Amino acid sequence: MTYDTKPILDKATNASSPLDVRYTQDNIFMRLTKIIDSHKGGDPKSSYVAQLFHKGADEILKKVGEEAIEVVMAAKDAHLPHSRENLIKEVADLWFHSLIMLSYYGVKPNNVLAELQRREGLSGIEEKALRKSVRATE
Ligand SMILES: N=c1c2ncn([C@@H]3O[C@H](COP(=O)(O)OP(=O)(O)OP(=O)(O)O)[C@@H](O)[C@H]3O)c2ncn1[C@@H]1O[C@H](COP(=O)(O)O)[C@@H](O)[C@H]1O
Repeated sequence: MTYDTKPILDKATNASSPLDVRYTQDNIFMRLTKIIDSHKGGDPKSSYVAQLFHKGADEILKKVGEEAIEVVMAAKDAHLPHSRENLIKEVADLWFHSLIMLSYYGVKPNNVLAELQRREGLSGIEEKALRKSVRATE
């Protein structure tokens, strides 16, 4: 992964980070998304991406589901010798197919990265408690 994940505000200095991932247009997710977008209407015989878009949403979603299961299976074996490489490859497959799904629905990967960045520093326990208190006041 080549993009930077520094927080929007550096907590120690309170200064904005110039490497904010939302403004980094050349990360691998964005580059791959550009390729995916340019292949979606292409020839299914010569492009895997075009093939999936040609088959439609159900096939794209099916692939994401299959890849997620393959990640779980690879993770279960990741403690075995030489199996970490397989886990890395399966996660790459899942991320790649997730990018295809996001492209299908018109969502940019940077929107997802920005959401993760927005959550940075907010404990999951704290966030859940906040959700409950908002629900109680509704
Ligand atoms: N990163 C990938 C990538 N990762 C995985 N795959 C393909 O995803 C497919 C499905 O993976 P599986 O593990 O499920 O393999 P499989 O069992 O053979 O698949 P199925 O027969 O079940 O469909 C395989 O054909 C892989 O080659 C990818 N195909 C393309 N890319 C990137 O997408 C770009 C555009 O690809 P094309 O549109 O094919 O030119 C390429 O330049 C690459 O950068």
